[in-house]
Amino acid sequence: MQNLINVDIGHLIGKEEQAGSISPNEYAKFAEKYGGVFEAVQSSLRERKSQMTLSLDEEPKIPEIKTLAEELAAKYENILLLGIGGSALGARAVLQFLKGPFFNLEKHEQPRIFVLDNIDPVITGKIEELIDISKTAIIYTSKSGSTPETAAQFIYFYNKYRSAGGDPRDIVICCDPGDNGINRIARDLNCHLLHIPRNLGGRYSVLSSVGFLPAELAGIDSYKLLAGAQAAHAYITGTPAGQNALFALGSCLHELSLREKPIHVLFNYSNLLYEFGLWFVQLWAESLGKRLSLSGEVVKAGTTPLTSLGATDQHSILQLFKEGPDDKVFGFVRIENVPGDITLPGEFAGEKEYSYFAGHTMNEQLHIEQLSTEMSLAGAGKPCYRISVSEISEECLGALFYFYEALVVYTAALWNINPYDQPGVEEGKNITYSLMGRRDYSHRREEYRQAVEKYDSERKNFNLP
Ligand SMILES: O=P(O)(O)OC[C@H]1O[C@](O)(CO)[C@@H](O)[C@@H]1O
Repeated sequence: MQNLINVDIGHLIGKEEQAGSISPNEYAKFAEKYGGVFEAVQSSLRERKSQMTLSLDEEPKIPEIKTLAEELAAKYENILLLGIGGSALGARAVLQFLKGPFFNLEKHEQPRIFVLDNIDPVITGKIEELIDISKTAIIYTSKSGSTPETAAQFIYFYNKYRSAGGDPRDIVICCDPGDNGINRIARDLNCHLLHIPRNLGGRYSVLSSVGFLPAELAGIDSYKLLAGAQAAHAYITGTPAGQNALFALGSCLHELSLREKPIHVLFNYSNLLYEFGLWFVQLWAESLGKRLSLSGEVVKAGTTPLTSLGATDQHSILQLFKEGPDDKVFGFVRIENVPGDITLPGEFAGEKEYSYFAGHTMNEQLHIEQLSTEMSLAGAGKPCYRISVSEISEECLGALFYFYEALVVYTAALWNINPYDQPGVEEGKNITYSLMGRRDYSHRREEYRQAVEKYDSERKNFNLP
């Protein structure tokens, strides 16, 4: 694990007793305070009782996924991945970290991959203009099979694909096993059906066929992604609390959340980590934002995740981070070694604003800027931690995914909440189903229609010219 990622929590701890920060003395007592909960989490991970560990059993499915990816890549120019939330964000993070943002513009053997995770008609139309649907394989990923945005995308593109003479047997459906609409459609179409383990929640599913198939289609090795997660698992479950990065970071973050630090910022210092930041936001928010504890008390748990991109956001939101409310914890993520680092040439030697760059590399500058920002925030009393990813590799990313999933699971245990459900998003879905006319929600349509009427009547509108 040390070789894949390094976790530094030194600057989450204040130098002395101070409201809003953790003193060294308090930190020394964490083993006594949180050790029991941590060890319980360690055993549930070790014994594979925690649902996130279901990913570790996904290895036997990889050969089938590799074969499918090869077949589709040989036959199709494009892949259209339809999914939302956990059914898209992990794949986006994998593709961005390992292939970069310009993958579709580069020349390579693999098909171009378009991830459509919204029902924006303008973007949908643009994608349609860009691809020839008859040369496009559709992957429909939805754990539940009932998410309305993805279902709408699927019926739209299925209709286009079929009209263009596409072979339904080449469609891939990736979902929960079960006797429901999506499984029936998959069977009727006789298309490729990949099942996600029933108890592996969507936002924990990147290390399953949900992430593996898009990865393989882009030439990324799923075995290596999983190997990184397995290494993180071995480290997390096999290292005693006192030396365990997960224990140190999770305990500090929890303690700080109780001390008026309700916001957790993940400041990623690489464009390659941009999508990882979005994946983190969903994982953290849906897993930890809970009204009720496991024993039914109202706890309103959770801290608000934000993601930022360094160095870019040093020139936008950093001013607020530094001088605005003292309500945040900052996690910096950076990549230690990048291939093809760029050395800056010497130009304009007479000009002080330009001459100092000569001989420095871009990654060196990025690291110096990351350090400067971290030090500037820590110096102003803001708690900071740093994750250093050793390189751009499948193993490192797999370890990073698994580490953050385990961090969430440990944090949930400290709050005594369920990290695997998301009751807060259900009401909005129910209203959508009713208003859109889904037949099993028709009994509530009138109730919701009246509620909408009342809600709209309370608006105070101002028209601008
Ligand atoms: O994979 P599904 O079932 O389509 O769900 C997509 C997303 O919707 C949610 O259920 C709720 O927003 C997420 O938890 C999930 O990742």
